[in-house]
Amino acid sequence: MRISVIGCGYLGAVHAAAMAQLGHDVVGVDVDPAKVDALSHARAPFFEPGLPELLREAADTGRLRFTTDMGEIAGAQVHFICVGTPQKRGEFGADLAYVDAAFDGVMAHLGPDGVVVGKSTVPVGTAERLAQRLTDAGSTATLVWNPEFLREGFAVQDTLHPDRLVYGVPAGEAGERAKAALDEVYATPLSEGTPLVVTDYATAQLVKVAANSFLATKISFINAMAELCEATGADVTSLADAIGHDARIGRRFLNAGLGFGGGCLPKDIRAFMARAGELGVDQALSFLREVDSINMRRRVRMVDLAREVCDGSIVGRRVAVLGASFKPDSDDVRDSPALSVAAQMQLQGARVVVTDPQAIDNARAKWPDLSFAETAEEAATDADVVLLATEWTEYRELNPEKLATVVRSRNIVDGRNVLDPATWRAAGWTYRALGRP
Ligand SMILES: NC(=O)C1=CN([C@@H]2O[C@H](COP(=O)(O)OP(=O)(O)OC[C@H]3O[C@@H](n4cnc5c(N)ncnc54)[C@H](O)[C@@H]3O)[C@@H](O)[C@H]2O)C=CC1
Ligand SMILES: O=C(O)[C@H]1O[C@H](OP(=O)(O)OP(=O)(O)OC[C@H]2O[C@@H](n3ccc(=O)[nH]c3=O)[C@H](O)[C@@H]2O)[C@H](O)[C@@H](O)[C@@H]1O
Repeated sequence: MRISVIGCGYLGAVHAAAMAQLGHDVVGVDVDPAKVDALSHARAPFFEPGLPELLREAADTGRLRFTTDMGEIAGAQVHFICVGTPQKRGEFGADLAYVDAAFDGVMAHLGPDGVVVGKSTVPVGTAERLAQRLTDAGSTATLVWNPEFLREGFAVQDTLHPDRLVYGVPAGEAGERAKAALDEVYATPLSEGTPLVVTDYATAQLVKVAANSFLATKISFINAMAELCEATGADVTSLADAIGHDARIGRRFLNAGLGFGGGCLPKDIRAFMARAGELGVDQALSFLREVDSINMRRRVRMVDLAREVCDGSIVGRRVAVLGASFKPDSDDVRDSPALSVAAQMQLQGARVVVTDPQAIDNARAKWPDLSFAETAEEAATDADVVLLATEWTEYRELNPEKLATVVRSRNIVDGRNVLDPATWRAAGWTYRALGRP
């Protein structure tokens, strides 16, 4: 099937390559010429495990190409909209300017049997508005809402083998046609038994933000427990293990620490609250305000812990921050808790050096005033305190004896609860963590 993918960022680039891998003929369109140039040469424009291999395989089949020219989508039957929906500056709501621009571009080249597939995460009501635009223009093409649930770091696997597929379709014959087209697109995962939920537009859009709200709530729940653990001397990691054994609760997404960041969970819960307000049901989501506050408090707590181990002041102190990306196995620094902590400490007078295996370039572009080092040892040289902010495997496996030879003072704050306190203390370190004694 001929497919176009509009917007080739963390979602779209992986989606385009995966669709080619599934046997489709794909053109990816992006307004960023540098991204298109990289992708056209089968180079991933960002770090995502497995994507370079997927791009190369797809390039070899000749079924995948990228362009900045929207005109090249003409002739494709299915058009995926994968552009960004960032938080509006100074507001909670989502900025839909990119979705609208992409939709305009698709409409200009849409055939009568075309299917437009929304993948971006949008406020409920957006699909209905876009479908109305098709009707108003006299188009016989159909809109489907097909939210995406991939995780960065696992994006290739999640796209090729999703946990579930959700189609939000209009009622009647148009909806049946659109469903049939998507069934053809996803024939391989469907044949492997991927669960499929076919529903209306509103439900499909809500499924996406509900899922992210639930995940954010789970993280903030355990981080609220971490606050209780800090007040009582209890250990949040044991607590999470113990409650996680209950299958109704489950252990996944109960890792306490610096909390959630990235280009999705924070902005999605805020946009959801904003939309609930517009719909007159803001009380229904008032708990998400608390989820957000608990999350942001962890960043402040991390700075306070660093101050405590530095005898009450970080002014002029050398601080090593291990990690810049919002999570391991990604170079994405959007709303990164690690960089938020680094920037706060720098603003409060500390001399901060940040390191990361993949995200230094992105971090430097966003926070040019911070200093950066290539390795953990380099960042930790002469440090008064080392902060583990993103749990990359190489930081989990750091050797406390070796690191002790480069620091000025053996102080470590484990922002992700991934180090063994006994090992670090045995090597002479003062070990502090978020929610663990
Ligand atoms: N990153 C992720 O893990 C996931 C993201 N999502 C959602 O997918 C959407 C995209 O997110 P990301 O890929 O992370 O964003 P991104 O910022 O990495 O990518 C968006 C891309 O769209 C391009 N673009 C903007 N306007 C365009 C236009 N008019 N025509 C063509 N290209 C255009 C940008 O240049 C950029 O490359 C968001 O709504 C996000 O919430 C959903 C699931 C997972
Ligand atoms: O809508 C999206 O874009 C995506 O958002 C999240 O995926 P992602 O942002 O890639 O990363 P997660 O693995 O969910 O982690 C998000 C943040 O939560 C933090 N986290 C995660 C798990 C945990 O137990 N504790 C915790 O603090 C991570 O460090 C990270 O900062 C969802 O997991 C995806 O299903 C969804 O598609």
